[in-house]
Amino acid sequence: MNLFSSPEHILQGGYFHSTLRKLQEPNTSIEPHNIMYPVFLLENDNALQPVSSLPNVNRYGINQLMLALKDLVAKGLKSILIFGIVETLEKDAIGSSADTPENPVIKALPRLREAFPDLLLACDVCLCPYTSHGHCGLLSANGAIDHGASTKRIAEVALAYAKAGAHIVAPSDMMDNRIKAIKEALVSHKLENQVSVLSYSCKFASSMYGPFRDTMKSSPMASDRKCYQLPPGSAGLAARAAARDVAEGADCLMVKPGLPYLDIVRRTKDQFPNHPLFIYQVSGEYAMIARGGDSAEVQTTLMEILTCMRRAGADCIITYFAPLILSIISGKH
Ligand SMILES: NCc1[nH]cc(CCC(=O)O)c1CC(=O)O
Ligand SMILES: [Zn+2]
Ligand SMILES: [Zn+2]
Repeated sequence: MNLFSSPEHILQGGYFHSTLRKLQEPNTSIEPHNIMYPVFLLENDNALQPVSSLPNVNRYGINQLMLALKDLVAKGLKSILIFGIVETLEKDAIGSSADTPENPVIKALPRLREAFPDLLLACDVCLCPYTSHGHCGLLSANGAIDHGASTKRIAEVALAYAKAGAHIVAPSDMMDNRIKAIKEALVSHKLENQVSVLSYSCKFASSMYGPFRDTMKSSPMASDRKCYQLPPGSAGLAARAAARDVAEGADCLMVKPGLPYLDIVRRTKDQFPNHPLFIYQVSGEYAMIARGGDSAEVQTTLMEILTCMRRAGADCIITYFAPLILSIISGKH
């Protein structure tokens, strides 16, 4: 008996044809609704600044962003994640400029809602772009993070974005119990059925955020974020953080960064199969892949990575590659 010709051991017969192969890859397709595009919004309406550490990524004033989005929405873009950057508004200890009427995100939301009625608008909610000390929360007198005060402040900022027209508020600060505080703020203003909460539930203290912090000018002035972002080796804390955020009412969960954390994606999806799961392909990951330009090899590598993220359990991928992905997949549908 020759093992190599034994019928029950023939595997390749099931996928010799490309259509057969598709059937072997369930729930891994990359369609426009599986992609969310992060955008950097400046105060100056007409500004357009390339980000040197992130090829093909720009920081936009709202007028320039509207032009860029017009093109992308025509190509199928379904959702964006907005990050505000202040240059003339002052940074202070409590991040006051996060929710003043002059904040670029607050000013832009009504215009975006009107110009792109079908585009899903998510806002990153954090204090680090707006605090003088650069931390994601508020500091107490001894310099430690004050979670209670931070959570209260984060909920105020989330509510301001919700009132201005955000469909999704996405707190990335990692302060304890912020999801509950945000949900309560939405309920008390009767916005709970018009605004969804996407928690950066499993966010790790990664060294792959460097280009983003340069872009946002949001690095901490002293110390680091290891006391509130998760230790990269800890699957246990990630599971507890996701469970806590689900209990507090999070509508969607997130794992961040992406590629090195696919085990966390799979565990989180298995733990909460009924919550949409986002994965953030962060700036450092983008920079590593994008170095090859947009050659055919970069494109196939990128699509492979996205497929693997979907296989691991991600429903939506937040990625600076969104424009390239849309042009790759629009040729295929
Ligand atoms: N508020 C924190 C925040 N919001 C988005 C990113 C990273 C995104 C990226 O690297 O692309 C970070 C990480 C950090 O600075 O600690
Ligand atoms: Zn932050
Ligand atoms: Zn953030």
